[in-house]
Amino acid sequence: MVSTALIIITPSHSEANAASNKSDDDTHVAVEKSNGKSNFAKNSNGAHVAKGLGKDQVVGHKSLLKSDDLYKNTIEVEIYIGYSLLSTALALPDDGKVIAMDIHRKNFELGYPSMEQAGVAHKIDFREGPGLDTLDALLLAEYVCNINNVLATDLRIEINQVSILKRNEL
Ligand SMILES: C[S@@+](CC[C@H](N)C(=O)[O-])C[C@H]1O[C@@H](n2cnc3c(N)ncnc32)[C@H](O)[C@@H]1O
Repeated sequence: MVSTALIIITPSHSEANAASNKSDDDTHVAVEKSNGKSNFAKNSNGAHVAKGLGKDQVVGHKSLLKSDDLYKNTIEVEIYIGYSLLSTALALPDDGKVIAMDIHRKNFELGYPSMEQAGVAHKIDFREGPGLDTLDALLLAEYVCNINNVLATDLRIEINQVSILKRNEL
């Protein structure tokens, strides 16, 4: 199932912008027309972004993504109300997915209305249960833990995520 891993490192926003080599056009926000109430909009890559944020805030860790296609599938363990889950889901393209794992569904459900309001609920595939068991079921536990053991000692890394590709996407 796993073919490769891409680790998202989040430096300061200015460094992120420099690394991304993106122009203002890349972060242009097109206002979503759905209900007129959403606080979110889509940028030129189809990713949801909060309205009213400056360029640096809009790009966030997505600025390091060289290809949206490489980051369509991600996993996150320990969701709680989903602060970082929402951030990831917003950054993914519209057909992207986050497999979100938490031992307590009720925690995830506390934040779920925010995912719906942000228009990203369709990107989230929630799995209830102990993270390691869920990762094992996906044949990922050893793989993810080995990477995280290395990343946990790197002070430059604020968030690390493992992006996964399905076999049929190789
Ligand atoms: C500190 S919170 C996570 C915060 C979250 N990353 C955020 O950005 O808001 C910890 C969460 O981990 C969950 N948790 C604890 N042990 C777990 C396990 N073994 N597998 C999966 N989830 C677990 C708890 O239910 C709780 O919701």
